[in-house]
Amino acid sequence: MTGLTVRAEDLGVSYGADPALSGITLELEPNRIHGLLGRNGAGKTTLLSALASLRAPSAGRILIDGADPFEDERLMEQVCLIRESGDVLADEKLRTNLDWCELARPRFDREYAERLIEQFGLDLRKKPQALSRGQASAFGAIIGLAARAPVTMFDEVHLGMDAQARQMFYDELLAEFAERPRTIVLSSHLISEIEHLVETVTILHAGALLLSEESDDLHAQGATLTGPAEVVDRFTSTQPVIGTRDLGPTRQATVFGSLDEAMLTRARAEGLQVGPVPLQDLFIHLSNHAHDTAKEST
Ligand SMILES: Nc1ncnc2c1ncn2[C@@H]1O[C@H](COP(=O)(O)OP(=O)(O)OP(=O)(O)O)[C@@H](O)[C@H]1O
Repeated sequence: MTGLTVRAEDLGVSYGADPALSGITLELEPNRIHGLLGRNGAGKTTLLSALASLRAPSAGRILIDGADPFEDERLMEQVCLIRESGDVLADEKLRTNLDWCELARPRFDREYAERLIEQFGLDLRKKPQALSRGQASAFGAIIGLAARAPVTMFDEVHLGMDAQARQMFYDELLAEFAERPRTIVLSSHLISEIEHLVETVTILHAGALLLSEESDDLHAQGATLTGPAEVVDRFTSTQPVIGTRDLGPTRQATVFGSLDEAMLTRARAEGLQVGPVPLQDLFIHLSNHAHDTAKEST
């Protein structure tokens, strides 16, 4: 199985007269795990719904594997979007939901779904409406994994799941992806948890595309420096620091912008540890910057 390329060209989506997305042009390459980030209301769910053909564009177009899914029904079944609300039959038992998935989703692996249901401690005899919030999310995640759609998108699928359940989901996602690569999009506010999973990062801000880049390129846009607080402060006094964390007398500062090799060598010589930039710090910095820029221009 292989994933499909997902492309948006100058995409706009409106709710009535209110635009929720505009001018979105981006390409998500096949067989990769893509992260989709954005503040509340940035347009993530709207974008994913449009990519899954659940909401029609008001401008521009979407191409899945080079074709417009709104004109090619065959493509719709290649795309699976799992939303927080869960696209399940709420008043039918999980077992019946699996029957329905087998009919509706051409690559659905029931055996695999049942194994995951056991692993997550769910009861096949229960109905989704009788599950706790975290259990319902886990059931949605299981459907998304077992659907094995060439384009699989998870929108905040972790909501309500406890730490162990989230870890199980991440581990299973990686194992599945390694065995059956496909195009995966993960939208989440738990940035530090998905950081190591995603190969590209797309950030939406106020309905527009802020960036869509390789994770490695983003990480290269800065560094963390860790050591005694006074040494870190002295070293970073002339640098753009976008985040700090303290643990007792130890401070970690995240510096944005290019720290050249000579600076990094000097930092190490002063006893500082040099590490990669946390995606969360970059996200907060870039979103705040976009917010300030938009405010200045009004
Ligand atoms: N059904 C709807 N009717 C009208 N406006 C909507 C509807 N759904 C979303 N919107 C608006 O569209 C914009 C984008 O919402 P969307 O749900 O896509 O954001 P999001 O990035 O997924 O947010 P969150 O992280 O809070 O889930 C928001 O301004 C929101 O108010």
